[in-house]
Amino acid sequence: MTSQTAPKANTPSSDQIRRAPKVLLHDHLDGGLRPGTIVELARETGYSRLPETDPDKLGVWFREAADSGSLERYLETFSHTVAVMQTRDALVRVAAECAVDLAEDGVVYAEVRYAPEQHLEGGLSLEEVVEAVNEGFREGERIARSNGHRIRVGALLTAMRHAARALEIAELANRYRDLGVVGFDIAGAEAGHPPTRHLDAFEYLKRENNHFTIHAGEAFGLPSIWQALQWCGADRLGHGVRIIDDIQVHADGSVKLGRLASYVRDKRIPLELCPSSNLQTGAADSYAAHPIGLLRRLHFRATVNTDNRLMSNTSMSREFEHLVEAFGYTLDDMQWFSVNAMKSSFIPFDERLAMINDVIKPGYAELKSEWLFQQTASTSGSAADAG
Ligand SMILES: O=c1[nH]cnc2c1ncn2[C@@H]1O[C@H](CO)[C@@H](O)[C@H]1O
Ligand SMILES: [Zn+2]
Repeated sequence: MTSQTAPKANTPSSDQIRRAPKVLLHDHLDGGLRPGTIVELARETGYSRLPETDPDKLGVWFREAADSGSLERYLETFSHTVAVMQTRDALVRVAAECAVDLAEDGVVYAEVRYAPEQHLEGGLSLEEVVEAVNEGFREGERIARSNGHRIRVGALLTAMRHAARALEIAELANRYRDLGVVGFDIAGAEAGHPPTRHLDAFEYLKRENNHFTIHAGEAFGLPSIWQALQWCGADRLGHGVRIIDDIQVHADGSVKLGRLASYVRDKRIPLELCPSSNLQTGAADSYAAHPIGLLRRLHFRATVNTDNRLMSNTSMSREFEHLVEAFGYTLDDMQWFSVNAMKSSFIPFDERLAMINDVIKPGYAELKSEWLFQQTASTSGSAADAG
């Protein structure tokens, strides 16, 4: 009898990538609006400073303006999305559309972040902002379900690192935990705004046994990652891509990890990697050169994320398409990233496990079986005689 090992699942098609159950941990609500929605909300709310009023042109404008090589300039584009997200109705709509769009892209679990302090200009309170966004997510989940897609969305509340409201936002996140908010984050320009400035917020959340991630190691390197982990106690790293600066790859292919990189890998610290966003802000030169290839090979707890779907003209499926093309990833790799992300989410352990065992693994098994049956169909005859 010939010994046959199971064939390795081949390169997934675009359709399989889209249908594969995906988990998203790093996506900004104000970085994912549909261009058409921005145009309509601007008209409704009297915002007249949009650079384009044709949705297609506006979409291109965001991508090109964000394509600057600098995080600071990239962040300037958010003034337009934040400007149209100042009313309850606008927040409900944007959050609902976010959940629907992610679900249609095959995302089964997402943690979506935004900074409540940036949505107060129309007179809403912080609580009203959180409640509007939560309502939108629930509505989006319902619409998705009626369209045959299942998604669960949790909110992360972000504090802006240049401002001084982190403790207040951390308290808000704590008040709304179990009510749709699953954790906390800080974002904004990284250089010159070290996470230790917000130590009071992180210490508070630790005392409350709550969860947080910190944007670190995106525009600034190892000191930022080190502070986020060893001073602030972050559960995850937003980006964290510069951990690569602490990894030496020698000419013979051997690899040496510095103390910080070892710590990140040993402790299974999740890296919320966002390839397209990193290309735009200058943290990597191409998909093929993106550190995610090496980090995955070295078994860091790497995850794949969109960051800002509007500014990067991307989706979870597109991020995976780029990675499949650059690194030859298979459905097994996609499953590995998705399980990693689910394990790293901020919902309770038993719920994470249920998502992995009841949704993610069966979803990939189904896709892999499609591939297997296609193989059998195309080689039928010879296979039947093999035993
Ligand atoms: O990649 C990023 N790095 C740092 N900050 C970011 C990034 N993307 C978005 N924001 C910032 O987070 C705020 C809340 O969602 C956005 O308004 C933007 O200023
Ligand atoms: Zn981000």
